[in-house]
Amino acid sequence: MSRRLTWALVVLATVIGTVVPLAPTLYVSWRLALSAQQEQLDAYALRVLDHIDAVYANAESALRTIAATPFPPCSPQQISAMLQITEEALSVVNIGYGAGDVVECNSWGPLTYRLERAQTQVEQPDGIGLSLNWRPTNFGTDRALLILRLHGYSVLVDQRQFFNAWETPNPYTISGVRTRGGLPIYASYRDQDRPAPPEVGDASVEKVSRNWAVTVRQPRITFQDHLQANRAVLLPLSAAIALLSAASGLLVLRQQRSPRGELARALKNGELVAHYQPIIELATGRCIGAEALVRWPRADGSQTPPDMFIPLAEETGLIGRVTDRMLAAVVEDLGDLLRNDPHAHVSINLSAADITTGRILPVLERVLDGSGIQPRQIWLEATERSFIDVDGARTTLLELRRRGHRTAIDDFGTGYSGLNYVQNLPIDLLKIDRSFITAINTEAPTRDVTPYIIAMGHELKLQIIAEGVETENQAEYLRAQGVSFAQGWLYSKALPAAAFIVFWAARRR
Ligand SMILES: Nc1nc2c(ncn2[C@@H]2O[C@H](COP(=O)(O)O[C@H]3[C@@H](O)[C@H](n4cnc5c(=O)[nH]c(N)nc54)O[C@@H]3COP(=O)(O)O)[C@@H](O)[C@H]2O)c(=O)[nH]1
Repeated sequence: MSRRLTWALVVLATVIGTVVPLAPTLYVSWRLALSAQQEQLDAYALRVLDHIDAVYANAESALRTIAATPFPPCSPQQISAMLQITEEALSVVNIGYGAGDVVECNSWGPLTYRLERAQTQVEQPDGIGLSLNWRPTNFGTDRALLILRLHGYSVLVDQRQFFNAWETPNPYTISGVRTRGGLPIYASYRDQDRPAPPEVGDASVEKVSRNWAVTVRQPRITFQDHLQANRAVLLPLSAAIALLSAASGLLVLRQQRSPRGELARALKNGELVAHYQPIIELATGRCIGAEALVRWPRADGSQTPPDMFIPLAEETGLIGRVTDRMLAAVVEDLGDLLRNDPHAHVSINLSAADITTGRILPVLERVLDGSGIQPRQIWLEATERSFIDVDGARTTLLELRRRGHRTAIDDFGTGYSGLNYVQNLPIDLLKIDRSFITAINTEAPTRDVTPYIIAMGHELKLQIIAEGVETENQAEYLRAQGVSFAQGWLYSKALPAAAFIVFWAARRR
């Protein structure tokens, strides 16, 4: 992978790794902020309504008090009581009296000019009549007054009190105060005091009490506002997540580029292929089958030798997947050949884990089931290391034999197996390691071991395969010693499937 591509992947992983966890978190926290805003607005509307009710209750109490006094209307005692109540009741700006259409006196004394009484707009069930937004023509003010009326008495309330913002700075707006019947009141007649109705996108709440309804509003928190408000937390958080994503991206890349990562990827992508080394019957020279040997061709045309990656696969637990891949390759590559010739076979190398755990048994069953290939056509080779756990190995070997597979000890002579050891295992074939074949007819110190190993195989009634046969001389020797089969460069190197099929056709005649 090129450096540029590597870095592009790291950047992509960083962006995705940052955005994916951050975006939903931000969205959820924004939704939470919106519901918190709605709750605060709700609480604020209730406080405003409480305040309005208190202002009104104060005026109502003043009205009922003056209406209940025993003095004759507009008498000096009555006017004095009106003044006293006006001064004591916080909401009340004046109290008047008029039995007919005009006001006869108020808290300041008898009226010397003609003042018409305001029309009652709301008759309440409790007997109190209301006039809203009254603007006295001769008061020289733009204020709007609320008048509460009972038995000729009128209590005047400055409507601004309904809108008093007693908490400053106040982030909310009172966008309407109405009677329960829906008639609006104004803070004053100044334009800027006109209540602003809620706009599209505003958060707003309406609360209703016995006499009044109030609406409060506030521009709804936008996603952008939310980001802006939380940037002190968000920036370091995003940086931390981005760093973490970048680090994990690099880690993943490094793991993928590790030898184990590369092998795992090759297995996943089906890059490992099988080549087939012919196995020859020494007596006739006919090809009786092949050993499947794994090959890992690389993109640059080179091959990674099995000696390099098989030990790695064994150490890292990938060897089972290599075995499975080989088995699948045999069925794909040589399925027709095996179905057409029931005497042909292919040998597969098993790992120690395949044998001792018995893992290979269900795999073989699954792969061969319905394939038309007989179990006796699949030979299984395992090195002496696989038989260290004798009991586990014996159980697996017995089951393989029961199904009809043939089993071989591979690289025989290089391990520690003695005669006793081998004779106690249900094995069919013994495969002599190449080093003992190379020693034939040479001065090598191991040259004397070769006839001993062959004799041992005969003694155990095992068929013998010689591997690494490179010369006619070696073949002649092995034939004379009664060795059944041979494989080696004398006959052929391991071949791709198509080439092996050609070799097979020529060597079966
Ligand atoms: N568990 C698995 N092990 C496997 C698998 N495929 C291979 N292997 C093991 O890897 C080791 C190296 O294998 P390879 O490089 O394929 O070498 C094999 C032959 O090519 C080589 N050979 C065969 N004839 C000759 C010869 O005449 N001269 C010569 N110099 N080399 C020759 O020997 C190897 C065969 O080994 P063996 O299995 O012992 O018969 C090797 O240990 C393989 O076992 C796999 O799929 N699974």
